Amino acid sequence: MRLSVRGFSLRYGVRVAVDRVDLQANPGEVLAILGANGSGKSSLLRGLAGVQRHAGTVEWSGGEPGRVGYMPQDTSARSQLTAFEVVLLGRLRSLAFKVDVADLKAARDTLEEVGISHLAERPIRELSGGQRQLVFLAQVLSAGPSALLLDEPTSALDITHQLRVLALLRSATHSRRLTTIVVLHDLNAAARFADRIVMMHDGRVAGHGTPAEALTAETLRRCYGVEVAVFSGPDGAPVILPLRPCDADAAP
Ligand SMILES: Nc1ncnc2c1ncn2[C@@H]1O[C@H](COP(=O)(O)OP(=O)(O)OP(=O)(O)O)[C@@H](O)[C@H]1O
Repeated sequence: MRLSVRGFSLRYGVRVAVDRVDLQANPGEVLAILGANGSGKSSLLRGLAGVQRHAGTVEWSGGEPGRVGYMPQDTSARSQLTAFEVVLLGRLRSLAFKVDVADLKAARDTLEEVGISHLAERPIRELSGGQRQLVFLAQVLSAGPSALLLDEPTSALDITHQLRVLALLRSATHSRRLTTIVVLHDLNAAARFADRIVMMHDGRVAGHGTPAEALTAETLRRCYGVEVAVFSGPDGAPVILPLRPCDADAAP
């Protein structure tokens, strides 16, 4: 599904969190949303997912709107459900849900794909933060979405799981022609795994383009207030080395 967003604004009372954002996301493409804390990334994603009221137009074309999978930032869970049951819930399409063999298989396959089959029978409330994050990612994927809206899906993961999950998202996006929008804080991960980047600053789009176009020292200084060095990595993607906050008194 192609996503076209025009004049998107979102406010909490008088506080403007997202201010007249335009963006496009295409099937087969990972779009990373980056920006400093409070720049409006989660608010934008919540609006796109339809869980927060907003102004402006959000158009999904070329697919069923019901096929948009949303994973919020907060994956805390107090339920007694097992990881398998949580993933199976991703298959729920109506209140008259009947579990059939295809649903069970899809849930099992997704647990395997995400590398957490060994957690299947564990109650979700007893899992670690990173394990829970993987379970909720599997829940979203098990639904067979055409589009993914993922809010910091790797924030609690160790480096191995970060690499695995981002590689999985990238390959699934390309091979299944998903439209994937992912909020990330890790600039280097975004540089390697995203096809395009939108940089948010104070609720607005402050830069966009390929990783090399969007992740310039100038844009990062403006958006994060930090001096960085930008190198070219082994696979050609930019590598960002944060040096010091712009307001630091003296360089170390
Ligand atoms: N429920 C809320 N009520 C009032 N203001 C809110 C609410 N949620 C977010 N905000 C404000 O909206 C702005 C954008 O917040 P948002 O959570 O979208 O930022 P973010 O870029 O996702 O930040 P982070 O990187 O810290 O997750 C911030 O100024 C924040 O304080």
